Amino acid sequence: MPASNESPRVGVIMGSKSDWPVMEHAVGMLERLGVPYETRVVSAHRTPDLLFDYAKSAAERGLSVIIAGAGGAAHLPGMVASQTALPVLGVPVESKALKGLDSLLSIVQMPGGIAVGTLAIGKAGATNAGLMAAQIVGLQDDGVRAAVEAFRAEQTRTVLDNPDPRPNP
Ligand SMILES: Nc1c(C(=O)O)ncn1[C@@H]1O[C@H](COP(=O)(O)O)[C@@H](O)[C@H]1O
Repeated sequence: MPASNESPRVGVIMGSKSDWPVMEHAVGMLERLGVPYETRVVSAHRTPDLLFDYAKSAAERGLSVIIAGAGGAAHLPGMVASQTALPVLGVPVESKALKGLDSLLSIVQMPGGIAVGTLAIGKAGATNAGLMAAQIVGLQDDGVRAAVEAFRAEQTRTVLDNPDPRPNP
């Protein structure tokens, strides 16, 4: 469920329900930073008409950013980017056969002229996609920008307060 009743600013889509354990980390970050979002399974391969409708209507529905996660032949982020001028952040989901290298290369190697911002494979990439989407929304939303700054400051404090790397010093 979205973080609030406000209309969604970020669309979090993924090629399959099976991507959720990774993509929930993007959603977790958006919730933490108070960014309204929506989630949906959309597949370039399995639901091409839905993909076109979703991407073409995204801006007029009020979205500012789309996060698209997919694994294997991960065409979803690039195809979404081809149908909207909104920024698209691609998250390579780890695949069983090739451990996400296939997903990464499918997403990152876009032809010049259609941009996808590609994040790291898996959980860290999904987390950072949520963070980067919040940073983009924060360009026009002071509350979200303040939440991003507070998150970053807390992260720095946590590291500085725990300088000893040993598990049980
Ligand atoms: N890469 C894509 C696309 C797409 O790019 O449109 N649609 C589904 N998939 C991916 O197929 C993988 C296996 O999906 P299933 O687990 O449903 O078989 C998922 O990681 C999904 O993102």
